[in-house]
Amino acid sequence: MTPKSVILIGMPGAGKSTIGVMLAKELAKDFIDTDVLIQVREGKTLQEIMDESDYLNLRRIEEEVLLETDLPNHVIATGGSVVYGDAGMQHMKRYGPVVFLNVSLAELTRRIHNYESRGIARRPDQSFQEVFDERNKLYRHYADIVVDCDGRDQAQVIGAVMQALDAA
Ligand SMILES: Nc1ncnc2c1ncn2[C@@H]1O[C@H](COP(=O)(O)OP(=O)(O)O)[C@@H](O)[C@H]1O
Ligand SMILES: O=C(O)C1=C[C@@H](OP(=O)(O)O)[C@@H](O)[C@H](O)C1
Ligand SMILES: [Mg+2]
Repeated sequence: MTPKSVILIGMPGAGKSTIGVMLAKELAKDFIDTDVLIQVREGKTLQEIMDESDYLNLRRIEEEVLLETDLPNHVIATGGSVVYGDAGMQHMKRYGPVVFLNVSLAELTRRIHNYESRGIARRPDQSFQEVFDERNKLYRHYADIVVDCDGRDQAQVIGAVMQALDAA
C-alpha cells in the first residue's frame, strides 16, 4: 500500500509550514512545502510572481504544480490559497487526510503584521476579514479533520493533529 500523506490547509499564519516540518519528523514522513515547489519551478519568489502577473496567475501555477507532483508519504504544507483549485485539492486528497488548522481571525491578526506585502493571493480590494470569511467555507469543505489551534502552542497543535489522525 502507498504510505499515506497528511495535507495541511488553512489561512496564512495558521502554522502550516512551521508545524508541518515538525509533524513530518514526529511521523517519520518526508516534508514538502508547496510554496517552495512553486518557487523552485518558476525560479521566482511568490511575491515576484504576483508582481509580474496577478493573484489569479499564482493560483493557476499553484494548481499546475500540485497536479504534476507525486506526494506519497509526505506531510504537505500547502499555501493558504490552495483551496481555490478543486482539481489540485482532489489530487492531494488521494494521498491522505486533509487537516484544516483552524485559527481565529483575532489570532491570525496578532500573528500577521504584513498583510499588504505578504503575497496573499486575493483580489486587491479584499480585506483580511473578507478573505478569512470566503476561505473558511472552502477549508471546511475540503477538510477531513479540523484542528482548533487557538490557545495551543505549536507542540500542543502537533499533539492534537496526531491524536485526530489516530482517531480517524
Ligand atoms: N500554535 C501557534 N501558536 C503561536 N504561534 C504560532 C503557532 N503556530 C505557528 N505560529 C507562528 O505563526 C507564524 C506563521 O506560521 P507559518 O507556519 O508560516 O504559517 P503558514 O505556513 O500557515 O502561513 C510563525 O511565526 C509561527 O511561528
Ligand atoms: O494565502 C495565500 O493566498 C498565500 C499564502 C502563502 O502561503 P502560506 O499560507 O504558507 O503563508 C503563499 O502560498 C502565497 O503567498 C499565497
Ligand atoms: Mg506556509
